Amino acid sequence: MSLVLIPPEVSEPAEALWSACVQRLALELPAQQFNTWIRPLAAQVSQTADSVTLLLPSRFKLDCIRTQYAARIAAALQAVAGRPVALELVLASRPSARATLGKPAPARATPADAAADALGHDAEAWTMEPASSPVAASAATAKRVEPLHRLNSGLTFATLVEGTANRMARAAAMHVAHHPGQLYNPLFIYGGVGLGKTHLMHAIGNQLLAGRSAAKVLYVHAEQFVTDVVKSYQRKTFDEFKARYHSLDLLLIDDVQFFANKERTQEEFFNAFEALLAKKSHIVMTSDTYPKGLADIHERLVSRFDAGLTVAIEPPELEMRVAILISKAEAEAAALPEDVAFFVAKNVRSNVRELEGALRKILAYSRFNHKEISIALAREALRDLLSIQNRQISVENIQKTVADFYKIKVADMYSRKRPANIARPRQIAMFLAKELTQKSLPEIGELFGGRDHTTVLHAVRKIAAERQTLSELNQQLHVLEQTLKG
Ligand SMILES: Nc1ncnc2c1ncn2[C@@H]1O[C@H](COP(=O)(O)OP(=O)(O)OP(=O)(O)O)[C@@H](O)[C@H]1O
Repeated sequence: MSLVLIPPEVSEPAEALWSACVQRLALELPAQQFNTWIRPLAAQVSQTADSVTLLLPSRFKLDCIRTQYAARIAAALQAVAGRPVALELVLASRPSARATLGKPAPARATPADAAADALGHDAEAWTMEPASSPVAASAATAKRVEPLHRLNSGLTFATLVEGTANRMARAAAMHVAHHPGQLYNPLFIYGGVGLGKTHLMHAIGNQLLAGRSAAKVLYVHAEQFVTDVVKSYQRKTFDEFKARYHSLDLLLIDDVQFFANKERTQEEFFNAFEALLAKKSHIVMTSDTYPKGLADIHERLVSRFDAGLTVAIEPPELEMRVAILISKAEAEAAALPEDVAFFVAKNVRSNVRELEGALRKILAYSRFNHKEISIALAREALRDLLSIQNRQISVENIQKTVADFYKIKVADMYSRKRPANIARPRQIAMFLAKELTQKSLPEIGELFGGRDHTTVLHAVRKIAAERQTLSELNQQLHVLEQTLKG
């Protein structure tokens, strides 16, 4: 668990803010990245919970967090707080570093420092004011939130690139935005991390408001909904809660998988859901999985989630990734040659958020070096990222490592055999494939001899649960994870 330095007088919400942020990141990031970069972070949360300071032990770590994760952490903080939260990074070992903010920048020794200058930051202390920092520009502006409906006006259909991966979801979303309360109610959008689910939701809200400015629209992250339920419960203000949620014309609720195991929240959401549908208001939800794949959510809710239209957003295909890069570069008033866009798109395949990060690095690198953007420059700017990609763990590698460890044949990973000495290592390999790769459940099932995604889901849940209680299994998993991560 991360070290959270909370002064005694700091209020409970302040304390909860960072741990909720960490929990969110644990779900969003691959375990390897989370354990390496996020878990060890030491954070100080302001008393009013409107700013978070991360204390980094070295300049290297500060640079890495700033370039790779700061925008993401800021977004997670905002999502859990339901409002912008300032993020500051300081070198813990050099308390005076914070004082350098706002002063003339010292001479820079390394390209990282200079690139930091190009971005407008100090490498020793760095602040990301909510939606005001010039840094991580698209992430920061993308996260601006307006008070009532909490919509980000920058996330529209116009800024969402269309491709095969999101065509159906986009068409359904467009329909809802123009004819709310009619077809596809509720609209349930699911897909992996950073594929544009939140963007699409905001686009629906913005589009509806563009035509009907008086419409009551609310975008809310599921965790915020949970917080609202808890507050209403503590303060006995359920009437206010109901007045707020049940009167909406459009409720956009992000990441409903966070309702898992939260009984009271599920009950209140059920009530809100029924009330909104009864008055022909529209509900749009997102999740990391399709309704029946949701764990620990009541069947009566799951069946309602599935009662309108359920659409997936897939990872973007190559041409779509290229189009996204070019459109994001244009938004930054930068010209990205097509061959460079193809080079980046071929190498950054996981999700759009990572594509945005890669683009930001290239633009900063080009500005700092006063060089035209070329493939050579992109290769240089993305050196670290590309080497990580090359070391990425494959499902085949996992299957071989697990088979060797438990002394079974690799072919048994795909076979239909079911004796325990084979079935169990196979389940362990499925669990590791979900944990250590970006593959979806159906993709993993396919790689294990064409098994159904529910078989994979069952294995993942079973091994994750048993790991908590069986120390021998936990130890074996630990060894396997270390072997695979090299
Ligand atoms: N098709 C697209 N065109 C343009 N930008 C996109 C597209 N898809 C995603 N993005 C951008 O990628 C970033 C991540 O998208 P978003 O936050 O909507 O993902 P998400 O699916 O909600 O992820 P998470 O599950 O992590 O919340 C955002 O900045 C978004 O604007």
